[in-house]
Amino acid sequence: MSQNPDPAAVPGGEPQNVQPAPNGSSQPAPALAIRGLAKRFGQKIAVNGINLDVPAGSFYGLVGPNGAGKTTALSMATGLMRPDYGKVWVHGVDVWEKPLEAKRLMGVLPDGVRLFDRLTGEQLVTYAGLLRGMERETVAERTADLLKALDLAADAGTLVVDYSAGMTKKIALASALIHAPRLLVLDEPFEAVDPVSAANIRDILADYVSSGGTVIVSSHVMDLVQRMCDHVAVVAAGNVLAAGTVDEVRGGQSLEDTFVNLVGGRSTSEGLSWLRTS
Ligand SMILES: Nc1ncnc2c1ncn2[C@@H]1O[C@H](COP(=O)(O)OP(=O)(O)OP(=O)(O)O)[C@@H](O)[C@H]1O
Repeated sequence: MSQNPDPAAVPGGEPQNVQPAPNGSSQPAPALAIRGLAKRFGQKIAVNGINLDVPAGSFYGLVGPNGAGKTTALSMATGLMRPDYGKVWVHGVDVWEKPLEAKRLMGVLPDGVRLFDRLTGEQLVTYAGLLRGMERETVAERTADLLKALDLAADAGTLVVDYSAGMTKKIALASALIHAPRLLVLDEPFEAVDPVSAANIRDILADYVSSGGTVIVSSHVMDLVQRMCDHVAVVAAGNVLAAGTVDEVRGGQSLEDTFVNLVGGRSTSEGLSWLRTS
């Protein structure tokens, strides 16, 4: 899966539309810069040579239909899956050439990755902090703060395997935050999370961005992205269809309408007449 395929064998070949790498100009490096990132699984092109700049200090939404390539792109951008082609920099650090340095700058909430779920919630977050080389005392303080902020203090001693889906999401988020990274990459952070916890998480993320951090969230909830994010990229079939500030991308319409216009694919339920009960 991680091998470079023969370019000639890749439908579409090596990405042609690769933008220049972010240079060492007076502009601050983007929090995340992606150039020509591509991945295929067999004949399926999951990510088709995408370019993207996520400005430092932005709250960036990544939206797209099911199977658009969001998780694959974010996995490659965060060093979890090796790209077939392309480069990624986090605050100017090449993720695949200097993975340790790049990963120090990032907190990642991956989608569907298994946690060490035979640990309690408190042990898991503590483990994440110690793995980052943090002082035990700082880890203990921050773990307590995070468990409280995410409404998990009462379940600190419960094994993660016994957590609900939403609780598991929150404990994984706490593990991503413990080392106070400069860039947070969150794949579907609100999935299965109750509305009060979601509001708490939104507040934590808004505070984090206003203090200079950068957040990238993938989400299917357009309304949430429109309210919460200042930038957005719309991805479909492995391509970036639009990217920029939320106002630029939606151009006076709701983000949902823009999304449907860009992505298309609305289908009628006519073929399901057998489902009607009367
Ligand atoms: N490990 C894999 N092996 C084979 N195909 C894969 C693999 N991972 C992803 N794909 C395929 O790549 C495409 C992109 O998948 P991906 O999970 O990145 O989409 P997504 O935008 O995150 O979707 P969703 O919104 O449903 O989570 C899909 O067609 C998917 O079937």
